[in-house]
Amino acid sequence: MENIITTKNLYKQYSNFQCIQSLDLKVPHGSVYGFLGPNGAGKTTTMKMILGLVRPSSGAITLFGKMTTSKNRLEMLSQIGSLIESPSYYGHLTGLENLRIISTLKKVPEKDIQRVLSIVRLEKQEGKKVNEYSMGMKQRLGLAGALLGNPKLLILDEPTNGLDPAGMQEMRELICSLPQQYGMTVMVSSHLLGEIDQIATDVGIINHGKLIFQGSLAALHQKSSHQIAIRTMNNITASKILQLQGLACKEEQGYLIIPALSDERIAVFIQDLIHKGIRVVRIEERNNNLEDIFLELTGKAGAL
Ligand SMILES: Nc1ncnc2c1ncn2[C@@H]1O[C@H](COP(=O)(O)OP(=O)(O)OP(=O)(O)O)[C@@H](O)[C@H]1O
Repeated sequence: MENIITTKNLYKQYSNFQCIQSLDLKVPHGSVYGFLGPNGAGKTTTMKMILGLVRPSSGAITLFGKMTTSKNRLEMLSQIGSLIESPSYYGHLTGLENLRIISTLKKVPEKDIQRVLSIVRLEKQEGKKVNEYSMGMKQRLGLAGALLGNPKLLILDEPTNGLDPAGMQEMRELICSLPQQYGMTVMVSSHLLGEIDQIATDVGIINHGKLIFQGSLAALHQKSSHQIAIRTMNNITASKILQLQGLACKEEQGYLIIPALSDERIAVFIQDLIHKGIRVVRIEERNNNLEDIFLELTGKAGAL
């Protein structure tokens, strides 16, 4: 089975608001699939549709190679762990007691509790009341609950929301370890480009309910346009010389930015600058980061 989740022509309409349109997702087996999009793009709604918590207006959802129907949904859900919005827990009970309740609901043997506590590194705090947990510990407890029963697929909605930088890093490391160590596929949503860049193997970018990119993280990076940054002792004259050569060039923080060209053409331009008495002090190659790529894809600044 190549894809763990496939959606075909998925739509969700809320009264007169088209929330999700023509969504064709492909979440590869063993991937960490980063589902990226600005607030309100439709990430939570999509995840809820996959989990059977929201009914699609139309379209099909295939999980583990089987089309979901009302008959097989429960069986499929038993193989999925999820953390949608903030985890729910009983604050006056301990972490262990909370996990006991989930294990009973999921019909998972109690011995699995120690395994998941150790994965999320909460063994030492299992006897503490959840009201006394930090935000990061609560989030890890939520993940532990999702991991009970060793699901094949984990669906996590913005799992680092509200965490401090150390908590975020810990959660990211945990997520990255799951496919390698436990053979899981993880679909994780975020509005943080840098976060997806750090953890995902595959990416789906959604904006206004439509998928605007889907593929490997490497393929996304390949979309990045390279640029050459040149710093000289006289950028004003240098920019005129480059423009006379027909080269589009803009100045940014003391550097002249030109499109990436072949080494040969760059060498010719630099030689020309030097011949005309311009002292060149820096030449650097620059890649657009994911934020630039997102802006290129959506054509919108400040979208995330
Ligand atoms: N039950 C509902 N009824 C009407 N509109 C809804 C409902 N649920 C979500 N929406 C709308 O659908 C759009 C997408 O919401 P959704 O929560 O899926 O986005 P999101 O990408 O998860 O955003 P966020 O990062 O803010 O959680 C929003 O405009 C939201 O207001």
